Amino acid sequence: MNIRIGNGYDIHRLVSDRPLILGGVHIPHELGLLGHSDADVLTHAIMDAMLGALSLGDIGHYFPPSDPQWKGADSLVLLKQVHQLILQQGWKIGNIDSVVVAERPKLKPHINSMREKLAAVLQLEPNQVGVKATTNEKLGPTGREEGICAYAVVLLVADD
Ligand SMILES: Nc1ccn([C@@H]2O[C@H](COP(=O)(O)O)[C@@H](O)[C@H]2O)c(=O)n1
Ligand SMILES: C[C@@]1(CO)OP(=O)(O)OP(=O)(O)OC[C@H]1O
Repeated sequence: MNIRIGNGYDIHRLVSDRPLILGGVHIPHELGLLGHSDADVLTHAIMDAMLGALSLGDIGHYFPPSDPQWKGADSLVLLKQVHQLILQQGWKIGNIDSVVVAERPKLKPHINSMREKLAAVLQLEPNQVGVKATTNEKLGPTGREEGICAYAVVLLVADD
């Protein structure tokens, strides 16, 4: 069996008048993430990890922020496309692990919904999709609630 590993990171600014979408789940909060797409940092980090595992570049290469086609894009739709790319190359996902860094809101009540949504798009079992949350102990841009960031690691597997 062949294995490849990739990691991804993304950060978006918190602003008013935007929805907060993480892992495809709309989370009630007075602030949301700013971006050309729906600014779903968690899904973006996971896509970059999937692409990185196969040295296929990053999401900006496939979905340029300058392209009006991706304005307001649902990141789960983009995730499905990145997954197709991985499958076409003969790989499948072994497991994903990720962490969202957010001072607020409390994400714990939403973690399982995120895992289930991501798993459904990626044709995985929820136990193959780890999503964790941490504050940044009020330190730095995430700690000051200027933004939310996410980190992801993806293991890809393929038969010989
Ligand atoms: N936005 C967040 C941040 C954290 N959690 C949960 O709280 C636990 C403690 O967080 P610390 O940053 O103080 O270590 C963490 O392990 C998460 O379970 C959360 O739900 N939402
Ligand atoms: C998916 C894209 C599409 O514009 O989303 P953005 O909201 O621009 O977010 P960013 O993580 O800055 O860059 C990735 C883009 O490709």
